[in-house]
Amino acid sequence: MEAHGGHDDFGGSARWRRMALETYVTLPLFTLVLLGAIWTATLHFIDAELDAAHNVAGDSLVELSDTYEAQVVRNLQGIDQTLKVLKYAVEKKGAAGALPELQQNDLLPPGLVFIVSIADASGRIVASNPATESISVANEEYFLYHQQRRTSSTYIAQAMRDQANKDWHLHFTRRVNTPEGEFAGVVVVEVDPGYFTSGYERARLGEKGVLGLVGSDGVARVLRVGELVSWGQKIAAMPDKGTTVPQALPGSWDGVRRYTALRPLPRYQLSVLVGLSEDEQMAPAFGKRRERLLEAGAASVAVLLVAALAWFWTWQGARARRHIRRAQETYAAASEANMDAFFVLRAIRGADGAITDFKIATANSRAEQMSGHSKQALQGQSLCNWLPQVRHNGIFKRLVRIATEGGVHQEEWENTMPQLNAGWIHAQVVGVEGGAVMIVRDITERKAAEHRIFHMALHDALTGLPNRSLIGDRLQQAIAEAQRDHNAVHVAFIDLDGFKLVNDGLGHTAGDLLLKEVAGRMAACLRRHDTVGRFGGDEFVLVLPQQKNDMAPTASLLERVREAVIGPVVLDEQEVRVSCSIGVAMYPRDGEDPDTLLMNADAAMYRAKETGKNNVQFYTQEMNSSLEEKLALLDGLRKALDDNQLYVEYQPKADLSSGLLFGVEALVRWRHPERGMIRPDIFIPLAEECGMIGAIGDWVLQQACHQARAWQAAGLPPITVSVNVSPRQFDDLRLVARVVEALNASGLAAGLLELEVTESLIMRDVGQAVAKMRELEAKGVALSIDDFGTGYSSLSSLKRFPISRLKIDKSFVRDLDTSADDRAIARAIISLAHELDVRVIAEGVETVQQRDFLQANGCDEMQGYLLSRPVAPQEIAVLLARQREAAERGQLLTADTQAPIA
Ligand SMILES: Nc1nc2c(ncn2[C@@H]2O[C@@H]3COP(=O)(O)O[C@H]4[C@@H](O)[C@H](n5cnc6c(=O)[nH]c(N)nc65)O[C@@H]4COP(=O)(O)O[C@H]3[C@H]2O)c(=O)[nH]1
Repeated sequence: MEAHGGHDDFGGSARWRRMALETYVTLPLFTLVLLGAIWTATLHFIDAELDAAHNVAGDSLVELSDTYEAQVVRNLQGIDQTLKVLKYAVEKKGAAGALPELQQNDLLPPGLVFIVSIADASGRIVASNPATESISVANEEYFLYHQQRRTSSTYIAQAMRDQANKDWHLHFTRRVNTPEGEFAGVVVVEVDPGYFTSGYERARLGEKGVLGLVGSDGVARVLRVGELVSWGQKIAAMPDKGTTVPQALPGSWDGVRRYTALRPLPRYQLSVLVGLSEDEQMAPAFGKRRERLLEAGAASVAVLLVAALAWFWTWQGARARRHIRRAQETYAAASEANMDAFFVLRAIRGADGAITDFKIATANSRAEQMSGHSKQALQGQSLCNWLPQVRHNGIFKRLVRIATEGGVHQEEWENTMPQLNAGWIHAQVVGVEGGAVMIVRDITERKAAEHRIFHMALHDALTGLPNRSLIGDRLQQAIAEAQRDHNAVHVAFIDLDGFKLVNDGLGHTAGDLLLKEVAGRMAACLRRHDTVGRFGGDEFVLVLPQQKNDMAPTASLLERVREAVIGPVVLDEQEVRVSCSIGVAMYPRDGEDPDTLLMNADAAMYRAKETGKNNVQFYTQEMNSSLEEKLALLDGLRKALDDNQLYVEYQPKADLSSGLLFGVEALVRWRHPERGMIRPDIFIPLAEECGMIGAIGDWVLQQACHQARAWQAAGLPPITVSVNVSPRQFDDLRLVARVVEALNASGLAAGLLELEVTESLIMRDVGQAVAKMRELEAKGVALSIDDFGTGYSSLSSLKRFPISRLKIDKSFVRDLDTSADDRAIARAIISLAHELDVRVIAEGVETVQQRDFLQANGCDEMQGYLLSRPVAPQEIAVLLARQREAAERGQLLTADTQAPIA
């Protein structure tokens, strides 16, 4: 178990390892790593490029700031210089003389750009260049600044305009003092704010770059963005004044993010502002970044696509491999558990590529059992070394063909290779790459079962002899051979005589034993090429192929058969004898096909029966005509009742001790309009066969009852009348009712009616027979057993029958004079009857000797030609009348004296 568990763990980890190695698992991981690398590199490059762009922007900013600062400082210095000169001149020459003096000395800046003006202490502009309207600037911010402060520095006011100059200007002002140092006014240089941004280089600053001056109060003195020059804005978030490190200003006045440098110019309370739009500066970098992102994106998509395709492909492959592996595992497990032996064979090829042998690659447990070798021993084993027979019995050839051409081949064979432990083998060979798989099943049991079933289908279960179907085949075969070789086939149809008596009397088990014994005896008489089969019931058929159509050998063979059958058989400690009636038909004389031959042999057998049984008859055409005759008789019998062709004769029965007639037996007669008299033992079995016996029997019963009553009515002494009851009549459920009806209809006393049933009839089913007989007994009707001694009644069953009489069969009476056996039987029956306390009557008594013997041995009654043949009722009346008269005379009319009447 542990080893098993360990194997499982091993199997589990191996599975995981295998999983990990599967491309469809590693491929996504690899793809992720690749994507990570692509994006890390891309972002890194973007970062570096953005950094570089930042730096370039920073450098540009510094450079621009430097340039602009120098330019502004230069401009401011110029303006400051002008202010200083102006201030000096005003303080020296006074406000009115200063400008002309300076103009004269060309010390004034160009009037197109700069407006120079001088305000006196009251704030009135007293001189200006170019000359302007004299206005008061007393309330202007710069004027108030200088008026209130004794500073000599230059003040730069915010951009403004006044009445004199309608355009916006930046005002640069200085205080003018009196010689005593009191406030004497202000000198002003006005300049267009745009003057300070004229150095705006579009190429370097772009459309959104900014250049400007910002006062220490945070208010822009001038700003230029592209073409737009403006001023007065409050710069919300001032950058760190001490640094020129470029940074994008968040939320500058116009919302544009810029790298901004603010350089303070302490002397002028101004800062130089230079700004580079982040968008513009970074545009190439951003563009590059977009490009790089697009490239990385495209590369990622490409990688993903390729990876997805590759993954799908490998996944499909893995799935297929997994399926194959599972199938292999399942196959291995199934083959292991299978009842079939598996051999996976790898082809071994010679130099020319032809298969020279097979090597066993795998085998399962069943293969171990079947071969007696372990799997390890089998594996690697050469097939032809192990089973050299395969080279000669065709198996190797077939294996090579299947291994080469593929496909599946199945076959079954009776195994002759001792290396394989199986009687019969079913092999399925499947061609596979590089060899073949051989699945071997031991079908010995199935074959045996098939054989049994096959045998059962064609043989009789009881005797083991061929059955009807196989007899037909054998006969057909024999006919075909005889036809080919111009030979003959004789078919003998055998029916046992008296078998029914044994079967009915001693029971079916005894009957079966008898059949087996007889079958064995018949078979023992036959030659090797003859066939004996059981045709059904007690019928057997012999198929006897003959060299020529000579009856003699067949006749002597059948004679041996007849004699073998007739030998005594001991059943249930009782010795019984049966004979057989044999009919023979010959091919080609009597028929050319099995059916005709069998039918004709059957007809011949019937003839054997008719001619006293226990003999052999060869078929003649006349036999079939008797069959036709039988059919014609049957037809006539149907009309016989209606056309009054039937009548009843009565045979007297006499008491042996008194010689007095005490009863009669009613015997039916048929006078056929064309054929004349027909014997009852011919037409009664026919009536039995076709079911007419019911109507005929009923009619006889009614006739007999009426007749008996008629004799009585005629004043004759009452006698019993006995009526024969055949098996079919006895089985009729309404038998008792019919008897009662007949009695009632005739008015005959039940005690005067006797029914004769045969021994074999009541022995068929003793229980049922006893019940029926008791019913009849209850109605007062007497019963006697007819033909006693021909059956095999046991004493115990006889005791149960409510009978009043046993009738010794005439076959025992006939030979009483000559046969000691029959005498012994007659004696035995008489003593048996007396033991049972019933009367015994002998029938068929024809001679005085017979009568004397019977009388001497205690037989009670007799019937037979010695007394009288069956006669018309009138003759019985005469007899009875005679007997009555004799009695009246005090004489005894004995059997001797009254016979022969008929
Ligand atoms: N050799 C010889 N024969 C003698 C002598 N005495 C009488 N017989 C014959 O023996 C037969 C006795 O009748 P069974 O054994 O019942 O045998 C009867 C009986 O089995 C049957 N049978 C006749 N009539 C009827 C009937 O009405 N109903 C039924 N079910 N069967 C009947 O037909 C059988 C033959 O009847 P039968 O030909 O009338 O033949 C009668 C009778 O004529 C004799 O001394 N010597």
